[in-house]
Amino acid sequence: MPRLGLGIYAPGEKNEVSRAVRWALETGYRLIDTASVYQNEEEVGRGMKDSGIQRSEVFITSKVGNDEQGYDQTLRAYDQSLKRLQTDYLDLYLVHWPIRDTRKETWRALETLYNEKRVRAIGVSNYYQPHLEELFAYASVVPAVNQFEQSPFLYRPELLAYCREKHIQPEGYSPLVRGRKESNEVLESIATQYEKSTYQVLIRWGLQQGLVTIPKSTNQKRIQENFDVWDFELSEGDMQQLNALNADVRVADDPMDY
Ligand SMILES: NC(=O)C1=CN([C@@H]2O[C@H](COP(=O)(O)OP(=O)(O)OC[C@H]3O[C@@H](n4cnc5c(N)ncnc54)[C@H](OP(=O)(O)O)[C@@H]3O)[C@@H](O)[C@H]2O)C=CC1
Ligand SMILES: O=C1CO[C@H](CO)[C@@H](O)[C@@H]1O
Repeated sequence: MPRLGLGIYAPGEKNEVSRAVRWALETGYRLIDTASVYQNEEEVGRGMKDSGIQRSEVFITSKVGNDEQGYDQTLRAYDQSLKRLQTDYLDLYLVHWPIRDTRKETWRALETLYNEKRVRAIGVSNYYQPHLEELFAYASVVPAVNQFEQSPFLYRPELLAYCREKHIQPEGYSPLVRGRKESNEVLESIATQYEKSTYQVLIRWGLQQGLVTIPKSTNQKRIQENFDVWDFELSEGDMQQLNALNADVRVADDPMDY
């Protein structure tokens, strides 16, 4: 699985997403993160076609929406996502949120898709330890990935360690805190030191935490900037300074409310 991808939750104007996906693929991104609830799978599919890059070169993730959960509903939702994306398989299909009444049957449907080799990998999103422990009591397939919100401002070392122990790849969403922390002093001083932007430092922090990281942008320059993070490495001391910024700042819901 690529370590850095394009997140594409972008409730914007027409063609914004297809253009961004094409720019990202031209820049070198090979992972696109979408979801049925983002209502942009058709544009993602179109952006991929427009790029001319072969389907087999790209890692596509989508997610079962909360309203699509349940065994039969999930199987149907998967087919609908494939159709919108103009593809016959996904690289990764995730349970978007752990909805209490339906998460077990939803997981069973993902296992069916996986066992029938209709999807390359299955995983979860917004699962904290209690959700994962519950899942382990009934799952026959270990989730390949757990996607949850991660940034220095919402640092979850115990969950990262738990995922590693269970051989689940952690994937961090909203790595840029949606731009809400760009003028943090510590972040700015580290960025100046490496002659990088605060956004590039946040992406690098995620990569160095061992996360798959999926910053969102629909702007060509920023898509390129967010991918230009392979020529520097944050020191151990700088990583620790960033870890210390943790203040439970979230942009999405708290999974413990589910
Ligand atoms: N599983 C889940 O429940 C969730 C999954 N996600 C996934 O994670 C992805 C990323 O998270 P998201 O919440 O979108 O937010 P991000 O933390 O990635 O921030 C995106 C925002 O930052 C701006 N931005 C991006 N790059 C730069 C830059 N270099 N300089 C300045 N501003 C920049 C973007 O604007 P612009 O586009 O104009 O550049 C946008 O407003 C989502 O798109 C989605 O795929 C997100 C939330 C929940
Ligand atoms: O994927 C998502 C995009 O962001 C939303 C919040 O703004 C989340 O609720 C959702 O899970």
